[in-house]
Amino acid sequence: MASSPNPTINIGTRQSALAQIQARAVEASLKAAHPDYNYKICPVLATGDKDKVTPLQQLSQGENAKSLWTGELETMLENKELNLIVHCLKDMPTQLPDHLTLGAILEREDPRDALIISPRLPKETTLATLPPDATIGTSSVRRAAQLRRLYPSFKFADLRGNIGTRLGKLDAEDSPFSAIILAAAGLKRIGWEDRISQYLSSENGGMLYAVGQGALAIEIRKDDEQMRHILSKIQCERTTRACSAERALLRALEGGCSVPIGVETSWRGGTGVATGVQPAKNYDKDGKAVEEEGHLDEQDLFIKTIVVSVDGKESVEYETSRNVKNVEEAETLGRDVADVLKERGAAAILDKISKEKMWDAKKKLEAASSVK
Ligand SMILES: NCc1[nH]cc(CCC(=O)O)c1CC(=O)O
Repeated sequence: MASSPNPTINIGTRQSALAQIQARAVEASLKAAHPDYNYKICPVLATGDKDKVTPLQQLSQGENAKSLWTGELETMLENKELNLIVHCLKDMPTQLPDHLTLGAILEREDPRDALIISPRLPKETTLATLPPDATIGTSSVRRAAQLRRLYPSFKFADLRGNIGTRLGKLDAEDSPFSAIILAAAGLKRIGWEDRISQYLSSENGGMLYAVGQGALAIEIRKDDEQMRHILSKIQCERTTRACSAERALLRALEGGCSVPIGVETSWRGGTGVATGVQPAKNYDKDGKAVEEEGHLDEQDLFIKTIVVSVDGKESVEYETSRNVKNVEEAETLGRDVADVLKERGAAAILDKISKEKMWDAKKKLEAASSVK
């Protein structure tokens, strides 16, 4: 690639509107950092996007569990048809295929979950003011479990599809949903931030977000030193360390995306909370948020965590902070947090979930063989 005058970097992405917006944002940062290359965005249809009927939890069981959203793209990356893939970090398994790796994690958008209210209810409605028997649309075990814990009377119904589809189902006249939960990051990137009625966080009840939520990640071939070097200019050190801690925690708890674990990470030094991971907590005279400067190595990484049983009846919480100077230290923090959580009861909660999953899989097998 280096020898040709205008080499082209092929950027792989899923086909959804949001995925393509994200790919274009990465292309723009790369263009700014490396104007001498040509860039081409290559949208690819993923298995998970083709099948919109099977409940996610079932789709994500078994052998192909981890390649549902990324399988086709990863094959193309391995075949060198692509130079990199843009992903939502949240969608990436903690174990990647042998020859592939994360080449960069980019600056995090707002990582919080957001409450979107049905147009039949007042826009100012919050979790606390929803009718007690409200039906919430979400296919996320993590979101449902945390909400069941906080609001045991809510009902939950599966809601799949890309952001536009989900909002369409919420807004439909015969919609069963009073509200849905979406990641604020996706809504902001696609320009529908105005639909957000409430941001959910540890500050209003204790809804924590998914590991890696709000951050974009770039997957490359492990041996592609040149791409690693190119990406080093657009990565975000703060986000990389925070998300490395989160992912090490998830890996240690041995979870896929279906484990009800929530996290909240932030950097704190001298005077306040730094951005890049969480919205700034410092404001100037005009009420504008100010980023705290200061050297990253002198700040502490704060991490709040919760593991919840699927029915929301049992939960374990833990928070701590530590000075984290690099990715290795971040991963150690994540693993240490996992140990504490396990000791305090998360192991029992997770055991029960995996036993139930095995039971479900067994029943499905039996049902399938009795049909034949
Ligand atoms: N599971 C789908 C998914 N993967 C990443 C995001 C949001 C954007 C992000 O986290 O960067 C979403 C949608 C959602 O959870 O509302």
